[in-house]
Amino acid sequence: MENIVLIGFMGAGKTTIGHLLAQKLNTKQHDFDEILVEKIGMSIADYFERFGSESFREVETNVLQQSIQLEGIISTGGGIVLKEENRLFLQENTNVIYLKADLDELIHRVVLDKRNVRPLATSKSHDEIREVYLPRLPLYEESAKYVIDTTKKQPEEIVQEILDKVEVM
Ligand SMILES: Nc1ncnc2c1ncn2[C@@H]1O[C@H](COP(=O)(O)OP(=O)(O)OP(=O)(O)O)[C@@H](O)[C@H]1O
Ligand SMILES: O=C(O)C1=C[C@@H](O)[C@@H](O)[C@H](O)C1
Ligand SMILES: [Mg+2]
Repeated sequence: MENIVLIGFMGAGKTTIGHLLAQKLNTKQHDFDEILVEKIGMSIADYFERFGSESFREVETNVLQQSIQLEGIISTGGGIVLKEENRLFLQENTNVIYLKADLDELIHRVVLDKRNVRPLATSKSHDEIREVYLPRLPLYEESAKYVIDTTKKQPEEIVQEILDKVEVM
């Protein structure tokens, strides 16, 4: 099976959909944020605070480059498309899926999600989050092979759309 790589903004469902998709396809999910937390030995929020976002992006690029050895479903972090070298890497990967959603819904999902502290979204105003979101839109688009609008869709429906789009066998 070819890998499926999920990209998109915070709250797009990369972790949630990746988990369901891996179950459905009887394969493994690799979540970059989880791999990163293990690698840096602290929470992402703590790392941002102590070492800054630039340093975080370097570790993230490292994880992306090593992911070539992984098999299954890859759930990236929301900022993976910020670096050009990452976008080029993603474009070479055939099954990159951009999970898209309206900003209001993304914010709503992130606000409700108390399990994750996202330094670029938690405790920020809507305007501040919009400033992070808008410049990223073209970057997600250019990095993906397929785009799926997840607004007002249930996770199971999104998984089915992905399976319809991607040749997994
Ligand atoms: N289609 C959906 N409809 C409603 N809620 C959803 C949907 N997809 C995900 N959620 C919820 O939104 C929250 C964020 O989802 P998730 O952690 O999967 O996003 P993510 O894309 O992995 O974000 P991040 O970039 O921060 O890792 C979770 O509480 C999840 O249950
Ligand atoms: O969108 C982002 O820049 C981020 C998203 C999360 O997945 C984490 O990777 C981190 O909180 C940064
Ligand atoms: Mg995630």
